[in-house]
Amino acid sequence: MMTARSLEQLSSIVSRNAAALSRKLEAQSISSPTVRDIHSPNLGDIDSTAATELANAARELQALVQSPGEQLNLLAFAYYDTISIGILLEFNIPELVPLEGGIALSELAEKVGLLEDKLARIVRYAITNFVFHEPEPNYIKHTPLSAALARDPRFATFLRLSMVDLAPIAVALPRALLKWPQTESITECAVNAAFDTDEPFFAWLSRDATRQARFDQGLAGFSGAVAGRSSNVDIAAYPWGTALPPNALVVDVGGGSGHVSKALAEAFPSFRIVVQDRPEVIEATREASTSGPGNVSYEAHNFRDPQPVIGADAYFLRQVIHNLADKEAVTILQALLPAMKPGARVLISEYAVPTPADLGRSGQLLEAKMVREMDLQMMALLNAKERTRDEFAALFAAADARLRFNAAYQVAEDPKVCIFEAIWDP
Ligand SMILES: C[S@@+](CC[C@H](N)C(=O)[O-])C[C@H]1O[C@@H](n2cnc3c(N)ncnc32)[C@H](O)[C@@H]1O
Repeated sequence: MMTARSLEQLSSIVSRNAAALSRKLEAQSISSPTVRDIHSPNLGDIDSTAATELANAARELQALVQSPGEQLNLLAFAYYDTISIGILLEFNIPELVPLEGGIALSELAEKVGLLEDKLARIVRYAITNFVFHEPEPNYIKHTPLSAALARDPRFATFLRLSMVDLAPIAVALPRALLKWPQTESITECAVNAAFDTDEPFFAWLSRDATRQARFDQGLAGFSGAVAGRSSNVDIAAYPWGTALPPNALVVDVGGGSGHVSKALAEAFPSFRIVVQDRPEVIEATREASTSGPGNVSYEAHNFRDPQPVIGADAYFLRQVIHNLADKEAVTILQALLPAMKPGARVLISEYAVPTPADLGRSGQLLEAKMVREMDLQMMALLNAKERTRDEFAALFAAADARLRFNAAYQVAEDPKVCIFEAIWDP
């Protein structure tokens, strides 16, 4: 369990790490940033350990000093944190505010076609979360958070998907649990309760081409530089160049728009990579990608059917297994086995759920929260889950005793992401 720290311990962690960050800023002649400064580097890039420890301690400090009533009231309305940003994105507001200078609320209201009073109230709510600021009455300017929404449209698409398309599903989770308390069925999820549909999430998603496109682009955006988990982490975490031969054949099963495969193909031009996904995703990807590395090809394949690419060096499943309940995950792994040659790898790239022992280490609370958010998302969309390292090992063992769990690979820059490697050892 996480150890609870006293007021004195927490404040000293905050001041110690703040001092360490200040010293590093000074050494690099960077002036100390504020939450309004859109041109300074992230403090996490200056010293990630100090920034992480400080953020975790500050969060615990807030929980310690605020009354339960104050905290629960903030939590009770936290959906407006989500919804306010969703509205900003729905109306392209971050892009309409110039990065340099700013804009009068009246001019912005005219551009977006909303009543100025409503727009001002929505923006002023977002300001309480450091998204925009109002340096003078009725005039708004960017902060680092609002600027990130404007600077990275793919990340903004991911957030828009999450905050507008998927939020109603999250809200229906209590209803779904009351209706189907004991289920693991893929058609008895919050998505089914929210939209009164009998279809599984991915079928429901593809009923609407715009929604499907937003999902595919959003996932690529989630893997971008400022977002949740960078594709670079997948490239850096696994020893692709030494574990696999120079001309390795890699299959990206459920690879979506192929954004990770493209990054892998660029890093290893002698690899051949096949991206597999549902026919509608592959078709949309082929239409959208006019250019891209020549060593990536695309193939429609249902991952429940036997794997058609025989004898690949690695079968890579990124953010695929977390979409599946245990029984289904085992079936999908088993569908790979007839195609595998001895020594071939199954590589599963997912968040690793921290164990209670991990949570005892300081600096884990915010990270655990992110993993747990994704875990509840999987429950709501697909009755699926995020897993611990031991749970992944158990999935490999349940698929086949000859699928030997070999190692788990992580990088310090994003320790919540893990590549779990199993080797086919018949
Ligand atoms: C969460 S996404 C992950 C995409 C990509 N690997 C990534 O990390 O961004 C899961 C992917 O599995 C695909 N998928 C779902 N059901 C599938 C099936 N039966 N056969 C093949 N792919 C499927 C979805 O279309 C989606 O692209």
